[in-house]
Amino acid sequence: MAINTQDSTCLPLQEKIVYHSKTARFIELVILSFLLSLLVYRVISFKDQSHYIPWLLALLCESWFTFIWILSMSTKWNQCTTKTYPDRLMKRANEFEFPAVDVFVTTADPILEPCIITMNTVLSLLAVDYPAQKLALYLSDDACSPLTYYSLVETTNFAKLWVPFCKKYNIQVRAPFRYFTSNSTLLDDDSLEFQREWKMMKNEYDDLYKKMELASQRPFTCDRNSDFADFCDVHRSDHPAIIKVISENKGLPHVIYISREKNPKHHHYYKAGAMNVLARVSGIMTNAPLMLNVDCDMYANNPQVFLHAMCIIFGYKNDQDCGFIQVPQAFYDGLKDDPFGNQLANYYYLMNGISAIQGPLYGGTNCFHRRKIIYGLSANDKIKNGNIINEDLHQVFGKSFELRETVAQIISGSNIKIENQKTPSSLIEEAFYVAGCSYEYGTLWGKKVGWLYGSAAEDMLTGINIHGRGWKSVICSPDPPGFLGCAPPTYPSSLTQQKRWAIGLLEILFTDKNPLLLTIKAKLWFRQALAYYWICLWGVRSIPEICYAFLPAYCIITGSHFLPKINERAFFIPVGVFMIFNVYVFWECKRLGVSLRTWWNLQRMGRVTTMTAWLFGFLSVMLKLMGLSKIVFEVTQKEHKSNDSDDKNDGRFMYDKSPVIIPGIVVLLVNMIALVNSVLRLLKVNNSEIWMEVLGLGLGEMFCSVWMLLCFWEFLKGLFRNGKYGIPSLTIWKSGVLTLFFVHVCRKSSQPF
Ligand SMILES: O=c1ccn([C@@H]2O[C@H](COP(=O)(O)OP(=O)(O)O[C@H]3O[C@H](CO)[C@@H](O)[C@H](O)[C@H]3O)[C@@H](O)[C@H]2O)c(=O)[nH]1
Ligand SMILES: [Mn+2]
Repeated sequence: MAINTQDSTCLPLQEKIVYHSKTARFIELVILSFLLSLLVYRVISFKDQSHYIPWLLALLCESWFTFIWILSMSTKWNQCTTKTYPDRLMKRANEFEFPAVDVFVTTADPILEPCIITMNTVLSLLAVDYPAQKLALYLSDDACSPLTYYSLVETTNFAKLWVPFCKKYNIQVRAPFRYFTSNSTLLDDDSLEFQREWKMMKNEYDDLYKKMELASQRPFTCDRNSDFADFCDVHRSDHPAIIKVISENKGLPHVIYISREKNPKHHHYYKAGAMNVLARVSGIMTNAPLMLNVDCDMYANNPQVFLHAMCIIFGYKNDQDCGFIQVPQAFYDGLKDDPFGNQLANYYYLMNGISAIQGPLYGGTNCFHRRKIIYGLSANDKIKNGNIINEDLHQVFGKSFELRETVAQIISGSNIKIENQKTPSSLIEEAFYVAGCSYEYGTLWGKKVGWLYGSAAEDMLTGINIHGRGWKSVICSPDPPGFLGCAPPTYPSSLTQQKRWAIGLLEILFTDKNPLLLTIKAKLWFRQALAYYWICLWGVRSIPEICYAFLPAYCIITGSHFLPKINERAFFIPVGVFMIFNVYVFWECKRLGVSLRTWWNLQRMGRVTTMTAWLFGFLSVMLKLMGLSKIVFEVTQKEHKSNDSDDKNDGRFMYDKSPVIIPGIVVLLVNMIALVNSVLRLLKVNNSEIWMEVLGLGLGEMFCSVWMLLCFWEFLKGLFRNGKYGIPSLTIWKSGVLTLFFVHVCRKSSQPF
């Protein structure tokens, strides 16, 4: 895919900018030296302790924190961004030289993922600035919902008006629900023609919206003579494949609906399974060399995002340098100050850091993949058409002859021209075949090719495998952001998401795609492996964190210590780590332009999430490894806010019956009991000198308990609230029992034997 863009006289299409902040590096090193001195201090003062247990535990936890800190430092050491220049591309390249792109949208549940959101994503993608004949949009519906199919048909009809309108007036936001917001009005200096068309589009969109609303409210009635006959008597987890070409060659990209075959006897591998069906069906129908995949809520926010990606595709001489192009995840209408800490702002520097190593991690959405890489090619594979033996492909890609033909074209790089291809609808028979649930048996789908199975974070697993095969990846962050999605709108949905991530990431360490293995045996870069460890260890981090959260309470109750006393010189070490670390994180937030409140929420939710969702993630993986339970992919809820709803309770914590928050409540209660304990003890002392002494000795521990109290403040409020904003009483009871048990154990262990 090289057009004449490498000419040295030309300005580049893309620039990779690697930089670093001296201040950040300096502070990180200071924190590291504090952490190391803390460890040294622990070791040398070990023998002076009267209570070994807390000291040893603290040493272990802090060693772990230091290890994680080193991983994070290594990851952030250099920062990288990519600047792209679509204007230069447009001047130099002819539209017909652009590669074709197959666009995949996945949806799995019309309730958790309201159709109107998915359809806006579809509309934004159909309307991007890219030659329509080079695009095909595939919507995978794992719910097999007639509502989704109906919505897609209606949406495609609406797109015939919407897309020309967007292109004619160069509309910037092409997802109508974001374009027609309550504060978008016409301006006086808009031309009359525009005003007329704008009003017409708004009416048409309102109609579309109402149609979907109505359809979602009435039950589906089966009419065997209609277009919906395929949806009669189907169950979402047991039905034949349904594939419908909704539009082809109509000046729009092709629009194709797919609901892959499901059968309770066959594992369907959730999203990864859906992606593999998409890869195969699109391979048969359009076989574009590039594929973009987005979650159903990630609409294209920047109409030029494809052109930005093409700047990178054309801008690199070697495909090896851009195996895939990841556009960062960003969110629209996020709750103010990110109360649940799920808008990912805090990963900015990590992500840009990884981008400066082997390239950004594949995040599951907003990613342009090369089909040949998804088909398993390594960075240095050179394959000519003649070398490909159809029999070998059989073992890898399965029985479909047509599919193997298209695969051969892709891996030999001979399919750039798609002009003389057949229409998608003429290939539908074969598409049904490859969308069947037994197609993958005896093939390497999910093992070596396609999206890999074995982790609830199929994205990370697939991405690390690509890096392991020697490809680099590139970050593409256009302004305005390329895609915007919906961050989990409520606390329970955020917990679900965090738990699944912790599970999926940890699962990777128990596969043959473990970062260390891939560095030794394959071509994963060492520092990239460290970055993967930083993220894959999320679940494991819950264990030291929760131990550390119990330590202050344990010490106060048992009258022991895990921190240096205030009159010791070493006292300044933990104080130093604590202060500098928090100032550092705050400074990072400042540089990103987020509020003080957001900083607090992120830091607090960091503790809360680790000790709740990630802990459960960790336990789930342990149970799975012991063969005691299975992992399911729980879809996170997406919310469509209508323009006039302005819920004042947004951002308040809601609770459901899930036990995930129990460890958090226990941490809270235990630390509260400890604080009450120490206050009572102080009250009993009436000599002020001894008072100061007692206070001084346990000050560090008391401060830690107060800090935990502040971090879990929302739970404290939840204990006293009713309804959906209150923690269910059963959860409270269970936590109470565990708390008493803990306090009892503390008391026992402090009594002399
Ligand atoms: O059986 C399934 C389950 C999910 N999905 C789709 O997968 C996407 C992601 O699901 P979502 O619940 O939104 O997960 P998030 O936690 O928001 O997603 C992040 O994390 C996932 C891995 O855990 C990645 O797959 C996603 O791309 C990434 O955005 C959605 O489009 C779903 O419709 C399916 O198609 N089939
Ligand atoms: Mn999502």
